Amino acid sequence: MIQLEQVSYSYQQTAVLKNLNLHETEPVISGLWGRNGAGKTTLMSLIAGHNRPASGTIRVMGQNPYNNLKVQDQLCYIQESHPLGKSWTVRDLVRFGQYFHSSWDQDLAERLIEMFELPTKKKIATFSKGMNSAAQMILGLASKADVTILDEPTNGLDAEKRKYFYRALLDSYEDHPRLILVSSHHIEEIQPLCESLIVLHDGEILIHQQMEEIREQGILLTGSIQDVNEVVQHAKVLESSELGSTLKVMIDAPYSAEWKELARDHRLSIEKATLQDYLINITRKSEGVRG
Ligand SMILES: Nc1ncnc2c1ncn2[C@@H]1O[C@H](COP(=O)(O)OP(=O)(O)OP(=O)(O)O)[C@@H](O)[C@H]1O
Repeated sequence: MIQLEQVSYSYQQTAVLKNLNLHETEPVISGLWGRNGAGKTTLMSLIAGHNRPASGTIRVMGQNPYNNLKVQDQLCYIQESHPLGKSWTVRDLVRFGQYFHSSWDQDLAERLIEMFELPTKKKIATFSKGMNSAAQMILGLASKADVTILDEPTNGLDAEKRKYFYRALLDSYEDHPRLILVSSHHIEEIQPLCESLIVLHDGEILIHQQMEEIREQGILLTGSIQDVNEVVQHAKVLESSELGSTLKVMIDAPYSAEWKELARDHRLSIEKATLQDYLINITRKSEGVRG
């Protein structure tokens, strides 16, 4: 569905993506996570054909997406601030979607308009941030494009509307499985939706793994300084903090039966680190990058 080989991209002289390889051959909802400035939007815009890589090749549904209208029917890219016409209403947006996407799902578009309580006659330019995101999401989901790219789709949505969006995304995917690449800083919220996770760091793909595997990574161990140090001597410590005679560490290891047993044998308390804390730690600039 998408295939990137040795893709590099720079703004002026600054390299943002470096020899990046990425293959998705089956329908999947894939999360894209990275710190601010990691290159997520740049990567998405390259896949969507809005920019051309400095080197390397990109294929979307077997074709080069750059300036390629033939690919656009099978591709829907919703940017963080999608450039919609200034005088557009939701009805204009729906007409645009119908015109550009042959698999457009009008019933779904109508259901989403109702679900997000969007006024259909008001100009989208006058919408609040959350309403604007909801309008864009209608385009993203109802297009049913084989390759759907959503950049921070929940920006500005309140907690209840974000839940609606996650439900709508899953329903739409189950109804029509396709590649949905969704970037978000709300990793804890999107992780139940995503089958795989891509982590961008320093212009490279640090992780591209099944979500069920990656969400098991990262353990917090707490106990006496001596006991903790003894247990983690061969492990990769991502973070540590001391309070009096107590030491708490995060290690880069799976939350497994073996670690639970080891912790119990050494009188340590053990808990699973949140995925967000784990990702923050492995993407620290100076340390902690996985080999
Ligand atoms: N038009 C541009 N001109 C120059 N540099 C740019 C431009 N767009 C992005 N960059 C730089 O490229 C890098 C990657 O930016 P990008 O927007 O792709 O990151 P991101 O992961 O989407 O970030 P965020 O999470 O903050 O949205 C950043 O260092 C950014 O400053």
